[in-house]
Amino acid sequence: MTEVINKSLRDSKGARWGALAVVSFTMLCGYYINYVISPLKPLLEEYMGWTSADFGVWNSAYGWFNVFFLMLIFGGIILDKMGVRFTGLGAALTMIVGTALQYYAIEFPMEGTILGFKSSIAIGALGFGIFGMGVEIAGITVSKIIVKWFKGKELALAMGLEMATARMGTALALAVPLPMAKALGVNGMPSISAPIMLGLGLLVAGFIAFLWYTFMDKKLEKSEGISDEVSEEDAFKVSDILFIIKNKGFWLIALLCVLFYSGIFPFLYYATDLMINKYGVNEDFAGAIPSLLPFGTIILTPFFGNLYDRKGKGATIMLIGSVMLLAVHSFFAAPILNHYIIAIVLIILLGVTFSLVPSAMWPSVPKIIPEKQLGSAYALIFWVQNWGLMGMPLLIGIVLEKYCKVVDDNGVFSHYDYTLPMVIFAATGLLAIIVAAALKAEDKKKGYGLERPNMA
Ligand SMILES: NCCCC[C@H](NC(=O)[C@@H](N)CCCCN)C(=O)O
Repeated sequence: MTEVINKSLRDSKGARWGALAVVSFTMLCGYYINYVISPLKPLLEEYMGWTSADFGVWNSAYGWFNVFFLMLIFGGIILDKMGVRFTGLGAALTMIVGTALQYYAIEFPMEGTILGFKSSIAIGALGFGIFGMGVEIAGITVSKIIVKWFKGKELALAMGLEMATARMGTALALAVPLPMAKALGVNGMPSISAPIMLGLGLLVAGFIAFLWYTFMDKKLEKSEGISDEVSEEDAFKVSDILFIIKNKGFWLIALLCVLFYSGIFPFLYYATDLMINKYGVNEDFAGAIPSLLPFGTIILTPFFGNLYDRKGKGATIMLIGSVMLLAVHSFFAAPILNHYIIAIVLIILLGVTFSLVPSAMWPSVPKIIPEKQLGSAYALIFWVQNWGLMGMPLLIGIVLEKYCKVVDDNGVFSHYDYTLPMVIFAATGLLAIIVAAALKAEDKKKGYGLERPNMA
């Protein structure tokens, strides 16, 4: 291998933080589309005749291609084989195609059914599934990019900042669509597709940003004397997958990931509806409360990441976050304490939880898996996680539809009782605690260094 004589571009603070900013923006655009229909649930039910189960199907479609067609695993293999530039551009384009389909399904509702689903739901869900494939592959690509620029430096802080930026997209998606759809409506009919059109525009901007990143990436490799993005020695081998799946630490991280994230992301799909149905918040403001969650994480994820970089204690941070997940969802489940102030406090605490675990989990993966297998490792973790991201919204949608409808004295639907769905979310917290404790013990046994700082 060529000896690196010149200073690597990684050593320039401006270059590495600049690269981070560009790829983080692409993720922000993706995360906006991820949640854009969540606050629109009441409008979709009122004006387009959706049921909670339709909403659940649409949101669960996020994981269809990733899980059943193993697209995430292929994505990881492509990433390790073809490199970050090719994979990232492909992923950004896939997000655009999927979102265009979602827009079409909402803007031009269709009659009839496809495979037993209402046609619009089937087409839109297909679009969301294609989008989900793109945003997940973009996620593993960006993780690998961050390791490429920040290994041995401020890795956890950089990952924290990337997640914080992406969460701004989530916050926008929770706060903007409902008022926007109402403001742009005509003759009392809200424009439900307008917030999706906004997302489509954002995704095109995200694609351009990633294109810009590819030039930065080339410059980085040139500065390190690398002419080929993927060297012979680094290219993907099937044995890499076997190496990863034989590692107990890997499985504990993957399990913690699916449990923890199943208690957060799918919850966000229903959070606006929870605010309306349990806390009696006005429809126009209901999205603003859950949007506080990503806002909190914008500051706290980099804060905890920086703490991990400098002081360590990664496994402990994940355990504390899991305990908080159980506590917060248990309070949401309690059929008392229905004042909206309680909801605000709980959402803020959930924001702390949602900063603790991710800030320590993702930078811990390179401590367990070598860099050349990182693309595949992140892809496998995302794959396991996608079972939860797919299954949980569907489960909650079905549970709401079947067991949680409350009717008034005349037998007319009055509201949803969210107790049972929130008990299900609390259960993810309980299981996450068990896995986080096992990970801490495994770290002690194997010496992965999860409790040690990332920076020398
Ligand atoms: N460098 C960290 C990357 C992971 C960030 C993590 N994203 C995921 O877990 C995705 N697989 C799922 C994202 C679903 C919502 N878009 C995160 O905490 O966002």
